[in-house]
Amino acid sequence: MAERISPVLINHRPFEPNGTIINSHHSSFLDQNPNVDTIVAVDDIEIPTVDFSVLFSDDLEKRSKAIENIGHVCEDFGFFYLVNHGVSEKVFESVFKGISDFFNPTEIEDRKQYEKKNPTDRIRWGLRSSPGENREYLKVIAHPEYHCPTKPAGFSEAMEEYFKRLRIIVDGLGKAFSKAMGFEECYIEKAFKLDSGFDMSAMNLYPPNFRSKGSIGVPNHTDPGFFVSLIQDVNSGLQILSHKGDWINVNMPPNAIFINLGDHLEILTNGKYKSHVHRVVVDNNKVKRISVATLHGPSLDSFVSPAPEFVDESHQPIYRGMTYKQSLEVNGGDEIDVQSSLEQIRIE
Ligand SMILES: O=C(O)CCC(=O)C(=O)O
Ligand SMILES: [Fe+2]
Repeated sequence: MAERISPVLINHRPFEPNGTIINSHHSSFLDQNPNVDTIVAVDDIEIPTVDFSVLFSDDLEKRSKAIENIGHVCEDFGFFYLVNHGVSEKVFESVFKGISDFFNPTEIEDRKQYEKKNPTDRIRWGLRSSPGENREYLKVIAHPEYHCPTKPAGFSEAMEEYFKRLRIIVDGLGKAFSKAMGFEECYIEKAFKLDSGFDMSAMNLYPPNFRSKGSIGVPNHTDPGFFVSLIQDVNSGLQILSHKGDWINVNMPPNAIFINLGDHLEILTNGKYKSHVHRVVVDNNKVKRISVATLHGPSLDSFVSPAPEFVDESHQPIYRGMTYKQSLEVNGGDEIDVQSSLEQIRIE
């Protein structure tokens, strides 16, 4: 196979923010869990890195190489680390501080006001401590209208700033992916009505404030939408299943954003750009980790089906069409507690 060398693909060794190489074969799990195959992941498969700024470089040759490469990355991997994305270190710091303050262990009673009340909730809090899931989370709708708890001080402002920056990335990746597919740059923007794209953000704390029950933070799943952007304060526990069936540890470079393509890009492209299964394992309560997973969706009223450009005699549609809102509800989920319905939408 020809080797692709490009300005947007930078290989790197996995490392923690302090720069040390880590081995996350979860030896403590190995000691304590006889069923090791279910949680062990590898570090030696490189996750590609994409430089956002090169996608919009004034140097046309560099730009078109970068576009071509992001197309390969989407097809061959379906996930990547995004760097030079324009979100400053200061924004990252305020986000993690705000979330850490929100999850103050002594104020759990206060957060219960955000427990599920009805399907149209725009803010929802939950605490899961069971063999199948161990995390505390706060979910908010971030776009087209922004919602967030007003306390603690500074939290809502920090998140609003971060989500504003993410919209620039949604717009930019929409354009870059469209061009990589060989279409006009507003192809995805139009297909998903991205101006009113529906963004739901899950802020997660692992393990929850009392001890976790077992090693599953979040069980295997894919996420609905165009793509998910994810940031974390420490490398520990997020794993993604590759095309080839390997579980890979997501060990991000500092201040990178992990991008994972969503179910609705898979539906639109009739399976060409795939959404990938991922999960979180918790290492026996040893590491406290905060993550922010933002699901960038089409607008709720967008009707998403395999586009004619991806369907022909030998590529019959493999998914049924429906609105984004309908697809979020297929599995009994609602607009804020979104669940993948890819398996139900798939045509047998
Ligand atoms: O916390 C993480 O790393 C991932 C969370 C996740 O996959 C989700 O909220 O959909
Ligand atoms: Fe997820």
